Amino acid sequence: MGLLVEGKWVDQWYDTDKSKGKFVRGESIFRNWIYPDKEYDENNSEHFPAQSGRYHLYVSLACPWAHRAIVFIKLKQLEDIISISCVHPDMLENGWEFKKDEAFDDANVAIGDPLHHFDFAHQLYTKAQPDYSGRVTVPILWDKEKETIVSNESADIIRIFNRAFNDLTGNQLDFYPADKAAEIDELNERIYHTVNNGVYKSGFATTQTAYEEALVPLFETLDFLEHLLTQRRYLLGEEQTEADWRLFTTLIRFDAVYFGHFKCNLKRILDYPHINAYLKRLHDVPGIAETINFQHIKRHYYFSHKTINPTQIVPVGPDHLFN
Ligand SMILES: N[C@@H](CCC(=O)N[C@@H](CS)C(=O)NCC(=O)O)C(=O)O
Repeated sequence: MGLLVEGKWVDQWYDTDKSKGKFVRGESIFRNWIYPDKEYDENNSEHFPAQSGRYHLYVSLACPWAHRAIVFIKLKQLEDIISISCVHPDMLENGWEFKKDEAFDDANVAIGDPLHHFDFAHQLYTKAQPDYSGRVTVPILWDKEKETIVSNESADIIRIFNRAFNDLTGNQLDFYPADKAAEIDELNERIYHTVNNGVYKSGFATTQTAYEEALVPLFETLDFLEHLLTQRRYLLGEEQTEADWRLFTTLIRFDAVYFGHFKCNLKRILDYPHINAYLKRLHDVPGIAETINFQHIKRHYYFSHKTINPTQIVPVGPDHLFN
């Protein structure tokens, strides 16, 4: 685990000394946007045009943020438009690596960098910006033409996928409809801070207080969602929206990893009947089950975070996971 400092890789764990033991997530810095052809402005250098075959998505199959982008590739039928590859699940002294390893072959997404044959994801960041300083995170949406990173922010990438390529795919499904945008944003905000990032704040806390300050609101939100889902099939009502899929990728990892490894252990998702049924409903959407790789998920967290799990033993259970 490390980061780039002015283009040089430095091996270093998260620094929580200045924040009273709290994990503070950095902001993503590549925040450019892809527009459908008719809206593309070639004079604005931060814009990119929606074109088939032009973009590549680098993911980790372990990572919940990257998983959001993979889900949207499926939901929006972008497989033939955007190519995809993944990193090895182990994230150690070199950060994310493209190391080939048959033991971790996935049926759908190959490990590697087919574009540059780089060994490390940090080489993509320095190719895009030679003096880049900051963490090297996935997902990374790469432009093959300008040889740069369009975006490394999953929240933006899924909104790009939601509409930019509609004319090319014919898929008009809208997971962020204008009339529900305010409600989606409001739910996203709570769920991001207390659940999506809440599990990390709990797991990476280095003081008892910081841990408990993350754990309490996490379970308050899960209790709130359990109640909400007694009346609704999805978070906003009868239709799936972006808010469901942003939550899904955290929920699917919860009992396998966050409950144990991140000490989010007041309850399992299995103990919330309505959330669990909702999770199964999302899991059963065609194409979604094949985006989930519990081997990568469990190995990544338990093997990579040596400060939390020094033996690097990967637990065998639980035995109630969906696939
Ligand atoms: N805000 C980013 C966060 C992405 C992120 O933190 N990804 C993790 C993997 S789960 C990562 O690559 N971490 C590497 C690091 O922090 O050094 C997003 O949503 O895309």
